[in-house]
Amino acid sequence: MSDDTLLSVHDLTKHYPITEGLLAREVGRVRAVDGISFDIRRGETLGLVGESGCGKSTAARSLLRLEPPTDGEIRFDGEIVGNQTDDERKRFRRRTGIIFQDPTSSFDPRLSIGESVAEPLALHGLRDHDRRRSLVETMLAEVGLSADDYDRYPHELSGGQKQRVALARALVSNPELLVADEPVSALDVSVEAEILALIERLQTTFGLSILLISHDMSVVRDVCDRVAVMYLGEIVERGPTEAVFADPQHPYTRALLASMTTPDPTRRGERAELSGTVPDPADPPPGCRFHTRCPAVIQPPDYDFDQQVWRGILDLRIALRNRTLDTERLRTRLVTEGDAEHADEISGAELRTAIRAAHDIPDELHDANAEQVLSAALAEIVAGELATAEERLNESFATICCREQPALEETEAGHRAACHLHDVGGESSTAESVLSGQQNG
Ligand SMILES: Nc1ncnc2c1ncn2[C@@H]1O[C@H](COP(=O)(O)OP(=O)(O)OP(=O)(O)O)[C@@H](O)[C@H]1O
Repeated sequence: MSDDTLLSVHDLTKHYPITEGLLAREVGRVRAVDGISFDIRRGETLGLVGESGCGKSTAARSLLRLEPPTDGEIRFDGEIVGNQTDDERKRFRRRTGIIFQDPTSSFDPRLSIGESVAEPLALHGLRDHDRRRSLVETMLAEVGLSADDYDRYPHELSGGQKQRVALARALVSNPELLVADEPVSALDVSVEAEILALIERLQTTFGLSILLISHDMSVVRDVCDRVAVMYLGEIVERGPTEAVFADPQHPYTRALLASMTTPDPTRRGERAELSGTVPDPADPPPGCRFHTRCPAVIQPPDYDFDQQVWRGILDLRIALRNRTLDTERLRTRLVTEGDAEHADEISGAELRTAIRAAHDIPDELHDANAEQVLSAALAEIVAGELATAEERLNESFATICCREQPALEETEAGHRAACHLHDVGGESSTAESVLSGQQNG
């Protein structure tokens, strides 16, 4: 931690217990945030980016102690946040501010704009009404509103104006850290740029450090000095924004970047880099959490697959593991599509072909040894021996991605990523060729 570090987050963890029965017995845990670490320096903006459900908002609430973390250490200006006295806690609150995605729900509709913005001042003990009013009016001017707006009510304002008021309220007590949780995602595109520019201006005026949370890589690129990419409760890549955008080292970051290549929102993701959704954080996949969706997942060493075919085989393996391979449904579908009248008339060969097709696996693999393993597993699946098939695929087609959790480590590019591609026999050329294959594919 260097001298200019304002906030230091180490191994922050937030699990929500899943309970059952009258005695609220714990039967599981939602691992919303699972051991993340980062620093924010004075005057810098760190972007926390990832798809919906990756744990970004939970991380923000936990580090501000709006809810208690399960584990980890937070230091603000060198002091541990957590075991503070009431006064210290109050001081920490005054030195930090937060704005949320939906400015409408953050206001009490019965309070005027000015009263809302003045609330933190009253809370922090400023009793002089005139002084409060004068500070609020100055703050309203700072965010591009006017003193006359003091007596207006939230329903009279547009979404963009409300976000300006939210900023005024977050900054009125002169904090050093602002957490902006999806500050523009509920706003029209035309207003988005205005609010982002305002945040940047306020950062300079007030010398703020900012944690900007967004699912949108283009927002992060425009505003942040450094970026931390979050996936399923973990940080998978972290570094200066320019470096991460120029040379992303994690397949997830590459996929997020690929989905923003077109400015037309209706065509985003057309390159289908990122299929599926974020898995359930109550039951995260073993090994690398991204392996269930990763386009660059590492192949087993003794076989030679086309990368997309390997992805399909792994999907089949995962479907067996998750018990989601529904052969009965496939049989029924074949009946509706074909000549057979009953599901039991569907031959094993037809079903095997259908399973391959459902996972984009060709009718025959070009690697004869791999084909032998797959054929045997498919025969077992058709015979209803799913556990045996799963074991066969696991043993023959083993990959480190399903087995071991990668650490967030320095890469050749000079910033950190948590991906086994960077430690395959220490050969960074392997990582480079596979990752660039993903980018070009
Ligand atoms: N109070 C809670 N109890 C149980 N699970 C929760 C709670 N709050 C959040 N979660 C779960 O934790 C995971 C992370 O949620 P979180 O809102 O932090 O993600 P996010 O990346 O900010 O996504 P979004 O942008 O959609 O809010 C989700 O699966 C969510 O359902």
